Amino acid sequence: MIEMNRINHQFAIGKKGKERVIPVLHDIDMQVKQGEIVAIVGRSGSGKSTLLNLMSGYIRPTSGEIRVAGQAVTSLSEGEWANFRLAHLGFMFQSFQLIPSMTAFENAELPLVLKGIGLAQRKKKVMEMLEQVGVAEYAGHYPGELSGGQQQRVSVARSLILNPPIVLADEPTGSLDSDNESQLLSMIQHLNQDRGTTFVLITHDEQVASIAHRTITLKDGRLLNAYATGGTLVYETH
Ligand SMILES: Nc1ncnc2c1ncn2[C@@H]1O[C@H](COP(=O)(O)OP(=O)(O)OP(=O)(O)O)[C@@H](O)[C@H]1O
Repeated sequence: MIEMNRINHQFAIGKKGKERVIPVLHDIDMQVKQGEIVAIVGRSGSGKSTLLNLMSGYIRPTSGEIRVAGQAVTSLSEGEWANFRLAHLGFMFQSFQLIPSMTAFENAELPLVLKGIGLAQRKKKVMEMLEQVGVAEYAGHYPGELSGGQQQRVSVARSLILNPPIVLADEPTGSLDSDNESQLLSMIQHLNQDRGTTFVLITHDEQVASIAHRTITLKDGRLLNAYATGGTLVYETH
């Protein structure tokens, strides 16, 4: 479903002519299969968000190839990437990333608008989705009028409204209390079992990692793969 081949990534910082190169990812070879829940763990600064941003096309690798759902995405133009994202990817973030000037309904509706879906169908889909995540009664509320857990549910509704086959999540439970965290994790497990949705989750949280079929560890920008095998971890370095 997601394939990364010999990915290297470096950032250039500083003024033009005086740039300094920061190498962040080195020789990443990895695959995520359809229907897997994969957790990416590693210390702060090890390159987890960079890896996820590469999968989502928000940044391009310095070298190497990325395939998502069979498509060599590294060669897509910005416009093609945007369409590809709408068709294949959903996103969850720690900070929810809701638009403050839009109601819960409008935030959840956004991907449908971008996809050009008509008003009647949008209304039906959004209300079904808000119902499913338990915030239908807050459809007319702005993010500032919602609790953290409610905002997260609206954000999840927006992530899932186009029924994406792959969801990329960066610390999705980072701002949630333990009740809301458990509910989100069980929703992820249900989606995975019922619809076969593939999840890649960056996390520092053991409870989140515990729902993953496989955990990938990044250390200083390199993969240190840890496969769960009946409770024992077997490490495989690249
Ligand atoms: N846009 C950028 N420009 C320059 N350096 C960057 C940029 N984004 C990330 N970095 C650097 O790349 C390294 C990896 O960052 P990244 O955010 O991928 O780590 P992370 O493992 O997700 O960390 P955390 O757990 O703290 O979120 C860090 O040293 C960071 O400073």
